[in-house]
Formats: sequence, C-alpha cells, structure tokens
Amino acid sequence: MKLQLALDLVDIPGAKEVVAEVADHIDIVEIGTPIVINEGLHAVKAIKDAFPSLTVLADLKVMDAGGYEVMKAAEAGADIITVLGVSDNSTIKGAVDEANKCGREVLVDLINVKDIKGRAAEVDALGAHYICVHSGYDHQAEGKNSFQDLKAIKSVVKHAKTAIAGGIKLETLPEVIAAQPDLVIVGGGITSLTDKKAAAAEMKRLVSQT
Ligand SMILES: O=C(CO)[C@H](O)[C@H](O)COP(=O)(O)O
Repeated sequence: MKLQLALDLVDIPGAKEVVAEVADHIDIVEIGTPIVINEGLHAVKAIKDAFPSLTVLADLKVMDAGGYEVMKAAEAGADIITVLGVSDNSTIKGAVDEANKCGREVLVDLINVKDIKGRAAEVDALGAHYICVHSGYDHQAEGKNSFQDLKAIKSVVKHAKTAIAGGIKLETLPEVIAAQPDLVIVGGGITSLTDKKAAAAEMKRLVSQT
C-alpha cells in the first residue's frame, strides 16, 4: 500500500517547502487541482525537477480530450494523471491509450459518480491504471466520506489498483487500511498540521505494514 501527499492551496514555492519536509515518507506527490489552476503545468515540472525520484501525480480532473491532456501533463513530467469517472468512455479510453503510449498512468477519480460499483467495473474494463473513490471538499463539508465506496469498488475491480481520497486523517487511517486500497491519498491530514513530517512518517509506517 502506498501513500500519496495531496498538495492543495499552495503555490510552487510553498509546495516545494512541504515536499522537502515529507519527501522521505511519501511515495507519490500530487500537484492538486488548485495549484494547477493557479500555476498551470509549470507546477508539475517544478516539482518533478526538484524531486526527480518522487512519482508525481497531476490532479487535472480531465473531463474531455483525454489523450491531449495526458500528453501535455506527461510532457510536463507527470507520472500519473487524473481523469474524471463521469467523463465519456471515449475520454477515458483516449487518456489510457496516451498514457500507455508514453509510459504513464491514469487515475480515474469517481468523485460525484452515482453508481460507484457499475462505473468502477466499466472503468476497469477501459484499462484505467488506478480507480479512486473520493469525497471532495464539498462532500466532506456535509460529513461524507468514501470508506463504504472503497469496499464496494474492491468487490468489482479486477485489474486496476484502487485508491481512496477525501478527508483522511491519522485517526481514520486504520479504517481505510482495513479495506486494503493500493493507494491512500492524504492532503489536509498532513498539510494542515504543524509537524507535517511526523504525521507523514506515522502514516507511511501504518500503510507500509500491509
Ligand atoms: O482532490 C482533492 C480535492 O478535490 C484533494 O486533493 C483530495 O480530496 C485530498 O485532500 P484532502 O485529504 O484534504 O481531502
């Protein structure tokens, strides 16, 4: 099981500072949607250049033109690119095909998908490398999480790696780990703390036990 740090709401210098602090304790660093909106794909390049040994995920939440968007993110140095599960199948297929062509991976984010199980099975058949259940900030504000959704997709996904994101904290991590995703994505559960390094180290210790 791997740990991904989601960097949201920071600029490039802020992102570098946080990654430098926790780099030894994470497997993947996510350039979150807000940074990409603020800084563009330069943020992906800046982090990949500064931390070449880390896997970099660009959280573009692609909704159309999957092949083209994946190509541009890959050129900037992204190893994994996110595409929305609510997209058309042709968008997901285009993204997966382009990723396979250039040795990258696609994470399909099931945020706001209603039929989680059915769509996870379809996306799996389309060749997604990761399938992620995700309670976004707006759902978190309503007290929702994706723990049950993770169990649901685990029962149908046969090929892709599974992932979970949305409001995961050290206190809720054991419940997440019990459902055995391949990837746990944590943003505020690390970045909002004063001692980010200690939080990341403890989370990495827990996810590495499985
Ligand atoms: O993609 C995102 C929001 O759309 C976040 O990166 C993801 O939810 C992880 O952050 P947090 O742990 O703070 O919820």
